[in-house]
Parts: sequence; C-alpha cells; structure tokens
Amino acid sequence: QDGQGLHKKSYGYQSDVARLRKIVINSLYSHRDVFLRELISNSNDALEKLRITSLKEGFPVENPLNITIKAVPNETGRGGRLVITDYGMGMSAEDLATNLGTLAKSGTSDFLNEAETDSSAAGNLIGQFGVGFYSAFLVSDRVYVASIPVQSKQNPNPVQNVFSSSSNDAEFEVYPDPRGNTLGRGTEITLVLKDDALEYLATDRLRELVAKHSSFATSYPIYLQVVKTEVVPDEEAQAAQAAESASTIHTPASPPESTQKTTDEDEEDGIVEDVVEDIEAQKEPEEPPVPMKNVTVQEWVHLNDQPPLWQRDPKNVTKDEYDLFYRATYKESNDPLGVHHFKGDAGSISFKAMLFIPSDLEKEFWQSAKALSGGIKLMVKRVFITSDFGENGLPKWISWLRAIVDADDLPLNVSRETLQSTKFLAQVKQVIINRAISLLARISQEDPEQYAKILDTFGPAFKLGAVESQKDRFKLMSLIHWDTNLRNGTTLDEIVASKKKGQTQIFFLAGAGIAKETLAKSVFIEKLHARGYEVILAHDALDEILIANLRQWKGLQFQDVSKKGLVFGDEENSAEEEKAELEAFNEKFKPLIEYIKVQALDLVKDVTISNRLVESACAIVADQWGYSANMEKLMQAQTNPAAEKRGQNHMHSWARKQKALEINPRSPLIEGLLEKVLELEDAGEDKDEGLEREVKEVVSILIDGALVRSGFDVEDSNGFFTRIDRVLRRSLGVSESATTDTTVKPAPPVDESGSQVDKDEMARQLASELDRDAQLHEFSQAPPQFEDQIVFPGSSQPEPNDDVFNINLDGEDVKGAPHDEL
Ligand SMILES: Nc1ncnc2c1ncn2[C@@H]1O[C@H](COP(=O)(O)OP(=O)(O)OP(=O)(O)O)[C@@H](O)[C@H]1O
Repeated sequence: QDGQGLHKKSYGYQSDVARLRKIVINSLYSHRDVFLRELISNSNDALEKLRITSLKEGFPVENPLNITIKAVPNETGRGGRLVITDYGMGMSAEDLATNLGTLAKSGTSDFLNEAETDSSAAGNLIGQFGVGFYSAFLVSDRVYVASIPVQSKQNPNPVQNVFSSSSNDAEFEVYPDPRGNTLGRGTEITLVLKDDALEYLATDRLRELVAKHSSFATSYPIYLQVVKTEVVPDEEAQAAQAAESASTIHTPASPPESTQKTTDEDEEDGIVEDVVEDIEAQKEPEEPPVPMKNVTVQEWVHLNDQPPLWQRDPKNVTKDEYDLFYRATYKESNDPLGVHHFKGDAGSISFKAMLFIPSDLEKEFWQSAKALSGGIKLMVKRVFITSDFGENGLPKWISWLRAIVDADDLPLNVSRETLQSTKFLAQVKQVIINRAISLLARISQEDPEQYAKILDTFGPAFKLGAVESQKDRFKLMSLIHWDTNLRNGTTLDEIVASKKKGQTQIFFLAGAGIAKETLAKSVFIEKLHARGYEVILAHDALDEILIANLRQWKGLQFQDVSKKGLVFGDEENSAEEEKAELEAFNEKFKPLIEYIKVQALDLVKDVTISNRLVESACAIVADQWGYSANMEKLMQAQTNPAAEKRGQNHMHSWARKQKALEINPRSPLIEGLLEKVLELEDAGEDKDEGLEREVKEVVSILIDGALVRSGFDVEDSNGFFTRIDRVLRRSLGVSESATTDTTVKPAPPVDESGSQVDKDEMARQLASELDRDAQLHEFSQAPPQFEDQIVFPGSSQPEPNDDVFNINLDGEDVKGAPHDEL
C-alpha cells in the first residue's frame, strides 16, 4: 500500500522481457518511430478481438470502436505525455501482469540471441519479429497502461487497473486506477516522453507517422486530437461596445479595413478612384466592426479516412501505396515481388481482392509437409472475419501467397461453417490460385528480371505445385523454367518449339543437387550436345518426379538420356549404314564384350556397343524400367528397416541391376583393351599371368569409373581406390609390393571403471538380428521374373559369378587379402 492508499503489486519482468527491453532501448534508437505503429497495431488487435468475441458470445458492442491519440504538453511548458487509447477488449490486472510482463512469442530466444550479438540485426529484425509494446520505452521515461476488460458474465463488474513501469526498472507495478473507471472499456497508454522525444508532441509529426506506418494497419478509425487557434466574436468586447454606443452620439463608422485597403491600392493607378468614392458616398452609415478574439479549440481529426486500399480503384493506386500497405499489414521490411488487385466472383458473391507475392519464403515452408496457414484474410464489408479457411486453405505449394478478400454481399456475423457449406471458400480459393498463376505468368512475360527473383525463391514451390496438383499442373508448366545444355531458364514450350526435325522425344538428364555445369558434362549428353540437341538438366530434387508425372509434353515423350530408348529421330536416313557399322563393331569387339561380361554381370544386365558416346570410353545406361542414377540415390535414401521387412529393398536391388555397360568402340582405350584381351586369348594356356591380372584390373577400374561417371555409386569404393593406387604405382615405377609404414599408436587399455557390457542387451540384439534374417528368408514370393535375380543376404545360395565378383587385385578372395592391401 503506497502513500495514496493504493494497493500496488510489484512484479519482476520475465528474464526474456528484461533482455528484449534492453535491446529495444539500447539498439533501436534510430528506429524509434516504430513505437506508434506497434501501439496502434496492438490497439487494432484489441478492437478486433472485442468484435469477434461479441459476435461469438452475442453481446452488443456500443460504439466507439476506434483509436485515439492525444498529445498533452505539461503545464510548466517543459515535457509532456502522449496518450493512445482504444476501446477494445481491455485487460484485467492479471492480463496486464502476464501480457506485458512475459513473452509468449515463439522464436523469441533466437531473436534475442541474434539481436544481442549483432546490433545491426536488431534493426533488420524489427520488421519480422515486431518488438510490440516494449517499443514504448524507446520514447518514454515511464509508461502507464490503464485498462479495463469488457463486461462479461464471468466479469460483471470489471475494474480499471494501471500497469506502471519506468524504462530503467527491472520491475513493474499493477494497481487499481485511482481515477476509477474513466474508460468504460479498453486501454489507455500514457507515455511520459523522454526529454529527447518531445518531437512526438507535435501533431504534424504524429500525423506524418500515422500516414507513413499505420494508415493501413487498421480498418478502425484513428483520431488525433489537434489544437487549433480560431478567431471568434469577442462577446465581452461586443457587450462593452454596445454599452458604449448607447451612451454616445452616433458617428459614421470608418470603412471596413478591407474596403479601405482596396481604395488605397486603387489610388495608385487613379482609374477607379472616383467611382469608389461615389459608391462610398451612397452607402448607409456602417455598424461598428464586431470585435474578435483568438481562442484555442480542440478537435478530433480522422487520420485514416481513406477507404481501405482494396476498395479503391486499382487505376488510382500507386506502387508505393501497395508496397507501404504490404509492409504495414504483414510487418515486412521488403517490398512484395508482385501485386494483383482485382474484382472477382465466387458463385453469386462478388468480392474485391489483393494478392501479394512475398519477398521471401518462410523457413517453415520446406521444413514441414503441411501448408502454411492464414494466407487469405477474409473481410466482409471491410471488417476482418477470418483467415482460417480450414480445408479450403491454399494448397501447400502456394500457401506462401498473401491475399485479402473483401466481400460486400455477406452478413457480418457469417461463420466459417456457413461459408464452407455454401462452397464460397472453395470458390474463393480457386479464383485466387488462378489469379496468382496469371499474375506470375504476366510478370514472367513483362519483367523477366523480377521473375528471375521470384523463381529464385518460389521456383521449387511451383514444381511442387505441378507434382501435387493435377488440376493446376498444365497451367504451372508455363511458370516453370528449366536449364538445358544450350540455355538457362527456358520453358517446355520453348524447348518443344526448337526441336529438331524428326525429333519425337524431350531429352533430360536428372541429377538432384548436382550443379548444372557438372550435369552438362555428363557422358550421357556428349553426343546429343555434339549434335546440337537440347537436353534438360533436371537438377532440382522434384524434377525427375515431375517429369515422370507429366510423361509427355505437346506430344513429345520425355526421354531420360541415361536410359535405354533414346532416339534422335533422324536414324532412318542412315539406318542401313549404322546397322552395318554396328554389326561390324559387334563382331570386332565380341571377345572384349565377353571378357568384360564375366566381370560386370553382377552389376549390370548386359555389356553392349554404345551409340551415345563420343569421347568417353564407357558408360552405365539404365534400362527403361531401371533406376536412373538420380532415382537410385533417392531410393537409397529411403531404404529403411520397415521397407526391408516388406522385402522392398530386394526389389530395389533388382531395379538397380537393370542397366547396361556401354562401351565406345571408337575409344583408343577400348581398342587397346581389345588388343590385350586378344593377346591373352591367343596365348591360351601359356598366357602371361601378370598381363591377365593387369587386364582384369583395368576392366574393373573401367566398370567402376563408368559407374562414377554415370552418376552411380561404386559399392566397394575402397577396393576401387586400391586398384587405382596400384595403377598409379605402376605408372610411376613404384614397386607394387613396397609397403606403407603402418605403425600407429595403439589405444590405451580397456577402462575397467567404465560401464560393463550389458549381456542382456547383447542377447536382445542377437535375437533381433536372427529374427530379421528369418524374415528375409521368408520373403520368397518375388514376382517370377525376379526370382532368379534376388539374392538374400546371408543365404547359403551361391551368388552368381561369385568367383569373379570377389576377385581382388591379386586374384585372391577380398576377405583374405593382406591388411596393408586394404
Ligand atoms: N491495447 C491493448 N489492448 C489489449 N491488450 C493489449 C494491448 N496492447 C498489448 N496487449 C496485450 O499484450 C500482449 C503483448 O503485446 P506485444 O505488443 O508485446 O506483443 P504482441 O502484440 O503479442 O506481438 P506483436 O507486437 O509482435 O504483434 C498482446 O499480445 C496483448 O495480449
């Protein structure tokens, strides 16, 4: 209880609030104008909340639903206060302590950490995070918040309380307002301005701030109290004059000052002088002038009296106004990347709408499978109704869009359930999606630079849309840009338009996450590129899935150039010639093909002469139904114990083998290898064992190299590099048997004090492994065509080509190889 008999309750600020207040006060000085925007925005929220609660609970809300701002200079002439009042929801004593003394925002700690370590970040983050109420301390030595909650069944006799805190205090106080209930309802914030913040007492400054930051922040009226000097009749002087004239003889009055002035001016040119004098002579004697005096009057000026932006004619709205609106409404620091303002219809209900393409994609977008919510704000007759469209919310791919929809023909107390049952929301959603796609298409045509920025941020989301939404897929394809070996950022239509004569396929090479420059150098593109064909470099994660969904575009089938089935379309012209050439090559390279097959058949289905290679010696080409290297990686990332249980991993290993090793008959390396193989064949029993080992080694490196070049993983990468190591030794003339000094410091002895091995745990692990093996063996219902190709790990069945597969450099079983070899 203080000296005035008030029951003041003291509270300590929650530690995050204390941190935030410190950051706000210390580092946002140059941004301190934001305080008014933040307080107005809170007032708007409180009015909004009141209106929605009154609709829900069915109590009437008396006017006024508005926000007022009043500057009160101190009578001493130094300093003053700024008072911001709203007739919104108000707060109880507990609300004051909780809402203003604690932070309930997600991401607060991240913001605080960032802002504390980098003061420049604080300024940038204001826009995104909003420092809210605490910005009041930027301009105030002390802040009083008087508030009274709305009357309700639970609180039939609400009391007006005050929250009070100085900018230095670590504590704040809450107590009943000694003035009693002066507000009736709502919240009054009194800022005792700092000495260096007295500029905010000037009404022009306040007008400027509201116009700059808050003219779109609320649809409730904002009134500013303005003090004006007016000239009014001085009644006292008038009465005195009347008394005086009653007691004196009437004398003609001198002419009014203005007439006198005209006469004086006219005298100079001497033309109208006589006329004026004549008129004066004819006049009746004048009444004495009414005595006037200056008085100060207070007046409330409506600051945001313009209709909301979306209600205005788009022709009369400037880009600056849209940008300002967007930044104020969504608390963004950057301008939107695109705006569309239109009139639409959903069934029989017409509405006005504005769409914004944000400057950024929220972090959560790709982190969650869920769509972002709240993108569409539905208003009825300028009043906010809901941003919860439920199942009619925007689909994931475009849930980042910001839209405001204002329908005039709906009742204000319409509920979401009613809206849903009338299909209104579903129709609005589809109109918005269609309009957004048109807006994007227009920007792509009219402003390619701006569109490039949009694609940077939203390009992958458009691809998601095309995969996710069959309905919008075809429209979206014009928005999706592709990189090819010949150009960047082109559309499928443009690719089709520049197809070569006879071409019936759209060529693509998929490689999620691989740089397009690397993809462009792929062995699979060599020949196509050399011949001038265009190949899509599908380097985004969703590209291959999207292409698989599309299957064809404008009558042209998609062809993965790393798979079988590629046709240029002009084969006919040289078909005979090529056939004969192929036959000749097949004949010539038969011994080499047979030789390689022995080593390669565990990895691939076939070894063939290639028609697609120009410079490279060989490549691995997937079958039509096999995995491309890209898909293989995607599938590998997905293999998990559950899939293993269902036997899916065996399907994967089957699909992985559906590929062929193609060799380039024009490559000198292949020619050279053929010679060596023939030499071995000719020698028969007397063959040189060293040579044989060497040839096997080269073939093995060739196969693994082809896998790597073609984008696949080499299973035994250690063995691969050991073989390369050996070849390097030979080419440098280093002895193959020379060993590396492998002495290493051994680990210290076992730490006896450490945890004992849990025998039960070991037993459990062993049991579960045995169980898993048993389940794998049970998987015997493979499709007939798989049966002979599936090998169960751990089964006693001999693996095909067992002897070849396990060969290491010395022709010994890998498992038995000496340590230093591995
Ligand atoms: N004028 C007001 N009327 C009623 N409640 C208010 C008012 N001003 C603030 N509050 C309450 O205090 C809380 C804290 O306000 P603060 O401005 O710090 O954060 P916020 O408004 O929740 O977030 P942000 O400002 O980032 O939108 C609000 O959530 C609200 O409950």
